[in-house]
Amino acid sequence: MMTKSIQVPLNQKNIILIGFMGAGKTTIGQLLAEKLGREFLDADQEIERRHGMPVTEIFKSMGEPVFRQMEKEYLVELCRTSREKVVSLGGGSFMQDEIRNACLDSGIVYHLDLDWESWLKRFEALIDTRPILQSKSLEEVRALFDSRKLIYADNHYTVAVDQLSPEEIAENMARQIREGRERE
Ligand SMILES: Nc1ncnc2c1ncn2[C@@H]1O[C@H](COP(=O)(O)OP(=O)(O)OP(=O)(O)O)[C@@H](O)[C@H]1O
Ligand SMILES: O=C(O)C1=C[C@@H](O)[C@@H](O)[C@H](O)C1
Ligand SMILES: [Mg+2]
Repeated sequence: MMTKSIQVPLNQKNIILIGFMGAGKTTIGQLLAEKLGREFLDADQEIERRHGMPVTEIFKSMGEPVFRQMEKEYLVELCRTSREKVVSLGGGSFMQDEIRNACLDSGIVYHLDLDWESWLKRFEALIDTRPILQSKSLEEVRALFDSRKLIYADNHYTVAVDQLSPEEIAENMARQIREGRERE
């Protein structure tokens, strides 16, 4: 099915953060929204609020396909109706064509990119709250990391997040966005 292109003026576009689990989308998105004076929305947190349970519980009691459907409904509608927000996606959101197309079409998409070695240092902090990691061997997680990187490559800007703190990354992004606005 052909989806209609969403025409949004550049300065009203949502800033959308994508990237692998633990890249820092939620942490950096929150900081960036504060710096830009924009409202912050996090896909996982909004789904948890709407459905009254943590993502891990949704996976356990209803299964991943139900979660993916919730994710799609929430994000496609958000792209259609919301403006001037900072939006952090879940790590798997961008794998769905409809979500990816809606985000690229209506928003400015930033890929928070980190290498495998840096990501491994965060693994322990993630495992309890990321059901996708719980059922996989490290080799399988690595394969997922590599395959998803190819999909995240479809973005407007890539930001390396290996070497800097969330505060520094958010500050750099905010500066770039403000400078871009001045040139418009
Ligand atoms: N630049 C950074 N340097 C060091 N630690 C970081 C950095 N960014 C995030 N973290 C830490 O990594 C963990 C995961 O961060 P966060 O929850 O923001 O990731 P996420 O991309 O939103 O993940 P998910 O896709 O699962 O929602 C947190 O403990 C956070 O404090
Ligand atoms: O990478 C993923 O597939 C996921 C990442 C998290 O943000 C959550 O959306 C959920 O745990 C699935
Ligand atoms: Mg997150």
